[in-house]
Amino acid sequence: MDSVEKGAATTVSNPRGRPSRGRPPKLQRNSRGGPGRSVEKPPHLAALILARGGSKGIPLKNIKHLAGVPLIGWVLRAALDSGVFQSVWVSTDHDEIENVAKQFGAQVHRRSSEVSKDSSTSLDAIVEFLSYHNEVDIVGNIQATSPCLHPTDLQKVAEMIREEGYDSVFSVVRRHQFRWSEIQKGVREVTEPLNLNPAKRPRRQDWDGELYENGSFYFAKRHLIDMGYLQGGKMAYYEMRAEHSVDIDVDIDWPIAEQRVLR
Ligand SMILES: CC(=O)N[C@H]1[C@H]([C@H](O)[C@H](O)CO)O[C@](O)(C(=O)O)C[C@@H]1O
Repeated sequence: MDSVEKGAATTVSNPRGRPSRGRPPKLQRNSRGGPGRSVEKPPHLAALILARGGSKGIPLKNIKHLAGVPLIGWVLRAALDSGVFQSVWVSTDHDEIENVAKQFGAQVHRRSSEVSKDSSTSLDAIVEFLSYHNEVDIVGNIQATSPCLHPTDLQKVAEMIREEGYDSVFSVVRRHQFRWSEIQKGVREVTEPLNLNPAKRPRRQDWDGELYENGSFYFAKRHLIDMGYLQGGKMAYYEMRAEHSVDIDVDIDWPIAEQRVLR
């Protein structure tokens, strides 16, 4: 059940339409050529994995071996195997991560210390990357912490952006979890159900559940990123299977991720 669902939103104007200088991707479909017709270059879609050296929690997490492969290697393989990217990049401030990225066939953007702080956001690092790479029209920010990503997921997302006209697409997972309001420490407060009626608790099969970002990827066109958004414009989500939605955050996630990638 590899379901893909999309939610459309408002369209953002002013796409840039800048010329692209990249190599054509292996799997891209060319625009229709023919006598008297000029063949337009497809927009340049770049995969970008952000992997700074000073990751919190697990030291040098991005190149720690997961089932025998450095963590960034799993998503780099998926990105390269998908064949939909004109370029595949790792943005890093660390020599060892740079070496591993190159061994896996990625290009490396040496990011500045300005966007490599604990307080730096993904958007900061993506904006910096784009400022050095005028040729890139669309960024697919793939997070190394979700190593179960499949090339087919990336192919479907590339199609949504290139052929269905979405400005941004991000990955989600469906969960059936009942949520309750938090009671602050020291505050006498009664909790409230946030997404259920306790008098009529739905069974899983009678409830569609809710969509959560699973942190696997965020694709966005340059004009959106220029405006400070990774999600916006004509926007859609891409639903991933629960078993592929691993998000390594803390140490205890590591063995779970290891089992999942080997399945
Ligand atoms: C694109 C983006 O914002 N990525 C951010 C992710 C996602 O918010 C999370 O993976 C969603 O599940 O969270 C972090 O890893 C985190 O909080 O440590 C920071 C990172 O910059």
